[in-house]
Amino acid sequence: MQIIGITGGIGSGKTTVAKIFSLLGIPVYSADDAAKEIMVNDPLLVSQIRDHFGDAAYFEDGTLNRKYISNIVFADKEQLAVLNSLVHPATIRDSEAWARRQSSPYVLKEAALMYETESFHHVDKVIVVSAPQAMRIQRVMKRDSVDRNAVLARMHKQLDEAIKLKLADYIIYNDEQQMVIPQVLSLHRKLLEDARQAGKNFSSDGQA
Ligand SMILES: CC(C)(COP(=O)(O)OP(=O)(O)OC[C@H]1O[C@@H](n2cnc3c(N)ncnc32)[C@H](O)[C@@H]1O)[C@@H](O)C(=O)NCCC(=O)NCCS
Ligand SMILES: Nc1ncnc2c1ncn2[C@@H]1O[C@H](COP(=O)(O)OP(=O)(O)OP(=O)(O)O)[C@@H](O)[C@H]1O
Repeated sequence: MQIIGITGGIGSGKTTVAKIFSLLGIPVYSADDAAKEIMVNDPLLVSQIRDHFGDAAYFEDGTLNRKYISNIVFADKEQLAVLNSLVHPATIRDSEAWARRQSSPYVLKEAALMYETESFHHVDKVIVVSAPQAMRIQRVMKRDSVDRNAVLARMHKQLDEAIKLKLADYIIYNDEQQMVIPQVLSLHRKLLEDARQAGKNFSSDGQA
């Protein structure tokens, strides 16, 4: 089975695009959602986060105090590196276990930080969702009811879109000029065909 990564800068629309693949029957793993779940449910990770960021990192009911953590990590790159070094390896392990449980010609792994972390070594190909920066800022301000500076703080912790586009195997333009659904359908057909070919090669020579 092929594991296809899908990434893009904050507000590019990767979750929206991943949902279209999901409607086509493709299993989608969200690294962001999984990270949030593991940060609450994995006892080792919870104690590491408490040890480093203090008990205020969690509310009394055990849920994550995201505002508290995001105020720390998006203002200080060393603190963000610590958080990432705790959360990302656990998320990669979880996604690999998830992929082994799926039976589909290919699956999607959605991650905001595919190229910034080890994630991209664990997928076969990467789709980058692209949108102009000003549009991405407006979308996130509206979606999360936050100000421009809060969006910029996250954006500046991510790789430039231009670099992601150079590294991409496939690009989907979600710039409200080009239609997204036809781009997804055409890529879906190609990925199914690639998976079919990979399956044929596997059965004829016994190697993946
Ligand atoms: C820091 C946290 C608590 C902030 O939560 P908050 O609700 O304010 O933001 P949310 O999670 O919705 O993230 C919004 C967007 O910020 C960006 N972002 C999130 N985490 C990071 C990060 N570690 N580095 C850079 N950008 C990030 C992404 O584009 C993301 O989609 C949360 O993002 C978190 O737990 N991050 C660590 C897990 C992680 O790295 N997730 C990203 C991909 S696996
Ligand atoms: N083509 C589009 N037209 C209008 N709105 C869009 C379009 N694509 C995405 N959006 C909206 O923009 C916002 C950001 O999209 P989405 O959440 O999919 O981005 P994302 O890349 O997953 O962001 P993040 O990195 O913050 O998780 C959402 O509110 C979504 O509904």
